[in-house]
Formats: sequence, C-alpha cells, structure tokens
Amino acid sequence: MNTDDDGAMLTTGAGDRPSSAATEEASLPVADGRQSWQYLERVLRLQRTALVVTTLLLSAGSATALLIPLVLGRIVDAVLAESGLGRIAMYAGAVVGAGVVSSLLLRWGGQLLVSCLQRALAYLREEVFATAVRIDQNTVEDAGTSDVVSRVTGDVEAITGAASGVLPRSVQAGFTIVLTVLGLAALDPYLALAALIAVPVQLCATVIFLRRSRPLYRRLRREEADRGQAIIESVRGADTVVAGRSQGTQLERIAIRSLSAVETQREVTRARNRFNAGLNFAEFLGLAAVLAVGFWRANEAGLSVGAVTAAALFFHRLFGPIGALLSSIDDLQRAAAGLGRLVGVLLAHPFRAPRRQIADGAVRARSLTYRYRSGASDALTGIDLDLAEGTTTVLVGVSGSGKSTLAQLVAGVLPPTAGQVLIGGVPANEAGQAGRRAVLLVSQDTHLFAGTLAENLRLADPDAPDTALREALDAVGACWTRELADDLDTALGHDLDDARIQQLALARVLLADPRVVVLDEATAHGGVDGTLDTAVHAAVRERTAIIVAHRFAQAEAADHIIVLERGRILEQGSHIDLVHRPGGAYALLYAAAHRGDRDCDARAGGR
Ligand SMILES: Nc1ncnc2c1ncn2[C@@H]1O[C@H](COP(=O)(O)OP(=O)(O)OP(=O)(O)O)[C@@H](O)[C@H]1O
Repeated sequence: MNTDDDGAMLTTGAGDRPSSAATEEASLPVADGRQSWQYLERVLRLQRTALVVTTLLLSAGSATALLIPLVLGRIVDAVLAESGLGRIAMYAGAVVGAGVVSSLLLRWGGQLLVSCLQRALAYLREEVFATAVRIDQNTVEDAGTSDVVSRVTGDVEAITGAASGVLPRSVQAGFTIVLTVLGLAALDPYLALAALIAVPVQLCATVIFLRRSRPLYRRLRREEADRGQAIIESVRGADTVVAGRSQGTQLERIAIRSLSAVETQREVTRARNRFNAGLNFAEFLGLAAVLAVGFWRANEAGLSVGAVTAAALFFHRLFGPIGALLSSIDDLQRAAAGLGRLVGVLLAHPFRAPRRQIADGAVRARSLTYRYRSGASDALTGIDLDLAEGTTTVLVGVSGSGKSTLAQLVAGVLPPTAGQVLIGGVPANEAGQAGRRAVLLVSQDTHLFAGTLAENLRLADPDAPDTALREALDAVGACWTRELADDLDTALGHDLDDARIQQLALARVLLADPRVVVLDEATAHGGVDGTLDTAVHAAVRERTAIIVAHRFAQAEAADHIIVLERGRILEQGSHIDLVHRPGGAYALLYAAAHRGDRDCDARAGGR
C-alpha cells in the first residue's frame, strides 16, 4: 500500500504530560454545616404545606401513643382497687384504640415525610448532576475523577438510604421523645427529674462517640475515594498494566488502599460498640432512679402505684427512640458528610455558563493564555485568532505545542487564564444557538454510551426523528448500521471498534448542528488510510471548523493553517503559502513527513 500524502503524520511522539490527577492536591469544595443547612432549608421550603401536615400528623400520633402507658397505669390502679371487670375491659379497649390510632397517624406522617425528603433529594440530585457536567474538565481531573464519581454515586447512595430510613425514623423518634418527656413532667415533675439522671451519661457517651467518629468517617470517605481512584486508574490503564507486567504492583496498591479503608471501618465499629454500652448503662441508671423516686413519691406524696407504673412505662418508652436516635447518629453523620460533598459540587463555580445567543459562527481570540494548575509555565501564550464563519482551520505542531489546549479553549471546556475567546461575539463557554451549545468538541477519546444506536445518537438531539438519525448515519458513511439486527433499536456493545464509535460521535455533530465544531484528532482512529474522512467532511461542511489534524491531507484541504510551537503561533496561512515558505516550520515538517514516507515506501519495496 502506498501511504502517500494522506498517510503523512502531523504530530510526533507523545509529550511528557503530567497526569493531573496525580500531580494536584486540588479537590472539589465541600460545603460546611451552615451551607448545607441553608441549602436544605431552601429545598424544604418548596414543600412547606406538606411539611406542616407531616408535623401535625406526627405530633398527633406521638400524643395518642402517650395514652397507652397512662391507661395501663389506670388498669394497675383499678386492679389494686378491685374495680369491676367492666372498667378494666374499658381501659383495655382504650389501650387498643390508642395503639391503632397512633400507629395509623405515625405511619401516615412517616410516609408523607419520606416523600418530602425524596422530592428534596431528587431536586438536589438533578442540581448536582447538572452542575457536575458543567465544571471544567481540569477541575474534575485535578480533584481526581473518582472524587466526582464517588460524590454522585456513594454520597448520593448514603443520602438516599438516609432519606428513606434513618432520617424519617429519627424525626419520628424526636417527636416521641419531646412529647413523652412532657407527659412524664405532667405526671409528676420529680419523676421527670429522676429520669434526667440518664441524660449526662447519654450526653457523655454521645460526645465521646462524635469526637471519635467524625474524623474517622471523614477518613473513611477519603480512603474509599482513594481506593476507587486506584481501581479506576488500573482499569483505564489495563493495557499498559498488562504490557508492563505490573498487575502485581497495581493489585498491591489497591490492596493497601482497601486495607486502610477496612481498618478505619473496624475502628468505627469499635467506637460504636463503646457508644452502645454507654447508652445501655444510661437506661439502667435512669430506670433505677425513676423506680426509686416513684417508691418515695408513692409513700410521701400519695402518688398512686398506677401513676408510678405509667412513669416507668413512659421512661421505658423513651429509651427506644433515644437509642434509635443516638445510634443513628453515625448514619446521620454519614448522610451529613455526603450532603456537604454534594452541596460542595454546587459551590464549584461551573465554568460552562448559561447560553447566550451568538451573532454568527466567527471565532475570535485575543491574548489567549492558559496555564494548567500543575504546569510550571503557560501551555498557551498570547494567542490571537480571527477565523471567519464557515472556514476550516487546521492546527499543526509537534506534540506538546498546545494544539489540544487551544482546541479546548475554543470549545469552551477550559477557562482561559488570561485573554478571551469569542464565538460570534459571545465567550466560548456561554456560546449558544437556539437554546443549544453553539460549539461542539469531538476528541479522540471515544465514548459509547449504554443503550441503543438511536439513544446514542439522540444525545445530540432528543427530538430527532428516525429519518434524521438515518440521514446523519449515511452522511458519515456508517453503512454498517444498516446491517444491524434491530436497526436503530440495536443495543450497542463494547465490541464496536473505535473508528465506528467515532463515526457515531461525528453523526451526533450533524444532529446537534453547532455553528462551530472542534475536532481534536477525532480521525486518529481512522488510521493513516483516512477511514473517517467522509465523516469529517460531513461534520465540518457549512460550519466553522477547527481541526487538530494528525495527517497532512487534512491540512492541505483546509482554508487556513496555524502552526503552534511551545504555546505560541509560529506561523499561519494557507497550505500553498506555508509549504513554499523557505525555511518555514510548516514546510520543514511537511518535507520531513514526506521524506519519512518515501523511506518507508522504499523499505517496503526493498522487502
Ligand atoms: N492536564 C494537564 N496538566 C498539566 N499540563 C498539561 C496538561 N495537558 C497538557 N499539558 C501541557 O500543556 C502543554 C500543551 O499540551 P497540549 O496537549 O495542548 O499539546 P498538543 O500539541 O495537543 O500535544 P499532543 O499532540 O501530544 O496532543 C504541554 O506542555 C503539556 O505537557
């Protein structure tokens, strides 16, 4: 095969690019207690009426439940006074009635509470996802991809679990505790004071537990995120790991991180066990005090045995909810930590701002400069661009010269460190047209989304009819899709090769129909024979296009070529201008690439 001009490669070697995740300490913000509470208040206020009804139901349910110990006390008094069976039966009926009514009210209130919390959570989840996709790529990478992943998975899971379990249980327990203490005080203030002896022990146990467990939980979340990061890195770099025979080292890394998470989890369990022992001791102490004071009050103040029994039952009733509330503290803390991390995503100042309508498809940059957070120097410095609507510009330069960085700045996925880039007069991160993004970036990283062929395409335009999908597929030369068993409804598997996945990405460009398209080595998977050329021609037709090319054929066909070196524009012009510029960088690169081909052909012919 003769790899003539089409095969000449424009970029050489891989640059020594630092892995940003490894080099940066930066992470996404975490909201403090006040910020989380403010957010929660704002979200819950949206459902004020439902919350008022919930409060009324829970209060009524808890108050009705208080009748049970009171009436049981009356039964004791009635037995001691040898009252008739009819009276006792009436009391027994009242106990059953109070039990049924209170459980119905509490159940109803509980269900309403869960739906309020779930709605608030759904709102939070939507806001977090919407913000997470607008945070600039480098912030996400700098924080470690697993940080974002663990927030939208682990933290959401922790809060979802809490919203349907521990949170409503704790609120119900809170109502029961408050009303029972009031009931106890109404029965006899001395008995209520006796019960209070349990409080310092409970407080002590709780404070010790919180002091101990808070840093442990924070450590645990961090260690779980580290473990996730190690696994993600190993899976992503599986080929390199296998090629370098470093499976053992990678497994050891994951094992070390897993072990530290397990060890922390064990410390948490030990702290919890000690806490439970403290609560049991408090219960024993309180009940003993109530019985002793009850005995004294019965002798001294003529309190009936039934009233003391009711007080002991009140106290006993108190301990179920107190225990539930206190032992839920770690789940609540976990949920609070998760909430802080989720609300933190909302504080991350998403770079991609709401869209503003562009005037046209011209691209203009002035003094555009970008420095990566971990970079010692600027990746791009003082770039000026004036690209007319509908033209195709190719970026050329050796590896590390700044082509991808410039592509990402024009696409509005990186925020300029200085200067600005405008699409039709609007900053690139805000550029919109008819409510959609006006500029799209297709990189060489291929993404196949779970789902059918149609679902993969409709990501670009959810309302596109089947005919539009087929037209887009035909335009990018994806003939293979015609042979799929279920046509557009075929579920796509990961056996699809990168070139085909990239064809789908370019078909999405046609469906999204942006005024400006940025292709960052998007055809690299088409190899040197230009398998993806049809797709690229279709994607750039009638739009402003910026292409980081990997073959000279793409530069030859472009309207304009920009040669970058060390983050600056070295020269620019048409292919004919540049290739004939004596001693010019482009001319030298072009000649070198073609000399390489001839050598290659010569070697092939000699074999
Ligand atoms: N995430 C990053 N963190 C730190 N520095 C980076 C990062 N990405 C790129 N750089 C640095 O910025 C400079 C420009 O890189 P860029 O990727 O834009 O070059 P390029 O010409 O596209 O290279 P290639 O052809 O290899 O993709 C290089 O010095 C590179 O090492």
